[in-house]
Amino acid sequence: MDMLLNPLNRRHRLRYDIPVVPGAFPLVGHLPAIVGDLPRLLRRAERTLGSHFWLDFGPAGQLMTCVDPAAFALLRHKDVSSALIEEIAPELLGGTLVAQDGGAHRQARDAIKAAFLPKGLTQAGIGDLFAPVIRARVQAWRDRGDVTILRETGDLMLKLIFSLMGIPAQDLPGWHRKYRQLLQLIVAPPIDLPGLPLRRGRAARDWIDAQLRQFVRDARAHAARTGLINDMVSAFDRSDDALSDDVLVANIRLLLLGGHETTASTMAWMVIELARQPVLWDALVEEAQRVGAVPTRHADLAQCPVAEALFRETLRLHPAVTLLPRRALQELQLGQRRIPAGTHLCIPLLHFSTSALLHEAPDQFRLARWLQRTEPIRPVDMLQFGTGPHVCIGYHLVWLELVQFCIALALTMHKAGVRPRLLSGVEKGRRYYPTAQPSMTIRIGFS
Ligand code: HEM
Repeated sequence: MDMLLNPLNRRHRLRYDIPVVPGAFPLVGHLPAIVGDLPRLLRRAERTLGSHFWLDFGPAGQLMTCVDPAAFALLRHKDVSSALIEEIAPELLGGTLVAQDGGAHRQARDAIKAAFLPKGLTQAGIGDLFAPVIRARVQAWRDRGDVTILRETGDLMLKLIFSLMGIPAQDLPGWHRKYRQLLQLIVAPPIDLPGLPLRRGRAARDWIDAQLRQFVRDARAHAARTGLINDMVSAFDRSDDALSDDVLVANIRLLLLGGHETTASTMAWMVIELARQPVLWDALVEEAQRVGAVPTRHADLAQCPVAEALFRETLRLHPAVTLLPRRALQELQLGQRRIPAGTHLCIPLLHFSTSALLHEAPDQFRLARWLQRTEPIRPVDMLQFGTGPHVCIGYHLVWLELVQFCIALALTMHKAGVRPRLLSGVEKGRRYYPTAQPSMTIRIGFS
């Protein structure tokens, strides 16, 4: 099937001497092709126009996209700003650290990051908190015999992330509803009328923020609440220039958002790959039987190299965050070109993650790339999490929860004498933007 591009827009144009990809539609630009077929769009643009080209993101405007791996280094460049993220998604990401630069970013990040490092996660007992939740969920899958995988991993991740925040189990259904309404802000048209997504999404955000504000007050009053919020509140209160509760609340909301769909998508892809490649499943079962139980501490993860390789290779082939937007604050050299100050940039993580310049046989799923390597993991090996000052805060948490999940799945299913099997096609219905995910309809059987 051909890509969703506008057949009436075939003219080749230049903007600041850089080609504009033909085929944009009025209002939505290239978004239909970006959402449905990003890898092919990027490859075609590179083949026909070279390494630098403009893509039109509809309401977010045109972003100069560079598929030269040199663009990855922009994420560390002092003259490149993240503020464009707030302009693209003001309702959801406004006032959060992912859209800030320099001192403001550092201050907010420093107050949060310790809780997400292996030591912080171990001290807060996060692995022990997650293991029973994950085990119960995969046991339910075994009993049901087949599942719609992305819906299931989405639900499981929401449960994990809420338990991380210390949200009591009886409050989960209410949170669930509000969280789904909050997500409508991603696609809401800018019309603020009763009953429309913008109004509903804002109301949900206000409800969530009010609850989080109460959590913060409880944590200060040393109420009996577990989870990472306590650690973050005390780190915030210890920071030199005390940060306002509004900043803390916006960033806790960012953690809910950042840790949910990304990990749910990766978890679903893992199950899909295990179902369609029996040798992967066999290798995982062998490892799970050897370790015998779901690991709960970071120190135990070294015992699970197959599960770790599965996590890394799944993310390499199916990165959940495909593109990162930035703005050039000064004129920059990028590959062979000068980029004017003020240019809006798009850094295509997806393209690098599957690039032949960085990986041998990039389209093949190979655990051996990770199992046989002798050198430590470099920034480019985990580029799916970004790099530089904004590199993902959740990296160690994702690693822990995905290894826990793999081992729990293998132990549970193997004990019941069943294995995952793909019950539907994989290629149709994939999405690549704003985050990437497999089709909502893919079913996995356990038999
Ligand atoms: C497979 C799962 C995940 C992927 C692929 C992923 C990917 C990313 C990427 C690419 C960035 C960089 C954004 C940028 O440079 O603009 C990022 C930032 C971030 N991630 Fe993740 N993420 C994942 C899971 C998580 C989890 C579980 C959490 C927390 C619970 C989290 C919290 C954050 C936060 C707070 C930032 C902003 C950091 C900053 O701006 O300093 N992420 N993530």
